[in-house]
Amino acid sequence: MAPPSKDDLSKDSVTQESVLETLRGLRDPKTGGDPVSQGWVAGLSLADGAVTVALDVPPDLGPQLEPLRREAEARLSALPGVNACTVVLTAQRPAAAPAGRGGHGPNHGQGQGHGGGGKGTGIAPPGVRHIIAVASGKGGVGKSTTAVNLALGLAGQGLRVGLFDADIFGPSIPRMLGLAGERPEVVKDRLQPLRAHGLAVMSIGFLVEEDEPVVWRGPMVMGALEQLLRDVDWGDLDVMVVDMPPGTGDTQLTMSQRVTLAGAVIVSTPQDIALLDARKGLAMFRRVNVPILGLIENMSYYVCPNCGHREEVFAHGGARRTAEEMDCPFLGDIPLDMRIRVQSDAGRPIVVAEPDGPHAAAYRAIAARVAEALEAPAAAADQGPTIRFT
Ligand SMILES: Nc1ncnc2c1ncn2[C@@H]1O[C@H](COP(=O)(O)OP(=O)(O)OP(=O)(O)O)[C@@H](O)[C@H]1O
Repeated sequence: MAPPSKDDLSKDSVTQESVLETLRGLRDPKTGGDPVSQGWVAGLSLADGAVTVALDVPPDLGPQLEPLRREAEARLSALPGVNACTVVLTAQRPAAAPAGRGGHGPNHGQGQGHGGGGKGTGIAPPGVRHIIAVASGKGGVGKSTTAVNLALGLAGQGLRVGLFDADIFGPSIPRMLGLAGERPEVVKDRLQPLRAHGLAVMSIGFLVEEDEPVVWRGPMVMGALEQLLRDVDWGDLDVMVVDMPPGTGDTQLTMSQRVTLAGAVIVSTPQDIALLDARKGLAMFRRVNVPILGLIENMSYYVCPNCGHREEVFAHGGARRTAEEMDCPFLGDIPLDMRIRVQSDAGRPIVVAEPDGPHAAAYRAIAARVAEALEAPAAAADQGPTIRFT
């Protein structure tokens, strides 16, 4: 672990050493050892008084160590200079087999541990009716841009919408919503989501410095994501849109299994290679019985801002064809347009920046299809073949 930085050493700020010292004062009830000497400290981040610690513990000890985790949080929270503290327990657990999805019922009022992803391990903030994942087979296809504008489109329908940035390796939601550098408030030990354009928003980006490379190991990722879902005061939401990390790795799979997803939206560009990855993403969600709400083609075509000429840069229409071949709904296409990027970079997503423009209309139409699918899941959502994942 890196030595404490100069900033760490300033008088009122918490330091790595004071965090480690506090952890050394705790005892594992089984061995009597402390978390530091047992080599459990897998990650430690300090940012503006927000302390995040990941303890990588032996899988069989996980449940017994919950009191130690809570004690660690309590003691660290009491250190001078700490205004928010999250301690996560992670362990290289075997992935839970998904329980059968008896339909796509809303989460409302069911709290944690209800069916769906992994028996007894499903996580759902209690007041959230539907959780949907926005995913892509590969990075850079515009997944986060789509997640933000889709969330805003859903909010435009009068729904209460949350946006959860689960893209822990490259959280871009804070910047896209003009919230970069903001920190969540802690009220009664619970992190309060930030608010932007009517959305409740949470991202790991609010807890670490923007330019700080976050080196997460697999099990840490799940611990952090689970904790952000559990410890954030999401309140009552009709829909939570989750911006997933790109790809089809363990994180996506585990997230699909542990969080009761009402469905997944897959974003792809029209190139063959991206579509191939989109197919893999789609297959992964089907394997864990998450309904596919549909495919979106992003950067579908280019319209010259000067002459209005439409250019099919990447063989437009590939996602629609793929959707047909894979027997899932096609939700719509969004062109490649500089204004989408420029507005997004400026923290004003296009749905908000140009609400009367064609792109906002396209995102709203996609949002309407998604909302419809959520309300009539049996008719609209993809059931997919039932394949057990072992
Ligand atoms: N339709 C579009 N037209 C123009 N630029 C776009 C469009 N969609 C996304 N972009 C831009 O492309 C870049 C990548 O988008 P974004 O961050 O949403 O992708 P991503 O798939 O979430 O990437 P990653 O998962 O790798 O972080 C951003 O600069 C974004 O503004």
